[in-house]
Amino acid sequence: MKERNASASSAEKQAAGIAAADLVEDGMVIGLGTGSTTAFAIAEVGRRVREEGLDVLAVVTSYQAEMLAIEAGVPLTSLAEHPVLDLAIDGADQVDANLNVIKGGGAAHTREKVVAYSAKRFVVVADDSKMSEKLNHFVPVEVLPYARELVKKQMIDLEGVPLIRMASRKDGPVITDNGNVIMDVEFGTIEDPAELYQRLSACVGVVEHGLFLNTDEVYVGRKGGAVEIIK
Ligand SMILES: O=C(CO)[C@H](O)[C@H](O)COP(=O)(O)O
Repeated sequence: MKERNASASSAEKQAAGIAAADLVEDGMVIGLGTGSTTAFAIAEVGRRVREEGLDVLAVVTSYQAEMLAIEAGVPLTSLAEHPVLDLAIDGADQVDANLNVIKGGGAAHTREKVVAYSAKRFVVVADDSKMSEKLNHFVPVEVLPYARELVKKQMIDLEGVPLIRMASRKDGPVITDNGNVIMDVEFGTIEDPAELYQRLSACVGVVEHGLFLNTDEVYVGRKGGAVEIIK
């Protein structure tokens, strides 16, 4: 199973995050994702609010995003008040050649998916280590704890290899912002992301999985600081 990529250059992530933050316009209501790449976008939106008087409201996808947005001075709102977002910016664990995306490395993909699918435009920010011809990263699956054995069986029936994600600075499993556990499921190379998407969505006890098929653009931070926009 692939580990979370901690070695990717933060300069590439920063370049992608800052470029995507430039898409935010006065009067927009935006979604702010989770992770180290999106953190740069949140910081840049905050800088624009403070220094340029940018008029924006944001919906966050996690406690992490909330803390960063408050620290950066980005005014917050909720999906209950603003159910349609102009733009959502979020990171990715892997992106394939057709812009299918796997998310959930930060265990936040359930709220991230709600926000992404509430947005008119969903922009992914990533360093170039995330780009792959085909998806072959494990798929994070948020699971109702009560249903974990049933979900494990359904994952094996789908020819996946499920592993409950364990916490590193707490004994026991990672508990999500929604009070659930995460199963990281290895499927090898995913030849048909749309089919797997439907099959995972149909599993009883699955709260949400990390396949996202609605990405409009990817801002890729390349070595040397250039940002490539892939549509
Ligand atoms: O899906 C996510 C959190 O659930 C993140 O966006 C994804 O893991 C990418 O993180 P990073 O930008 O730190 O590499």
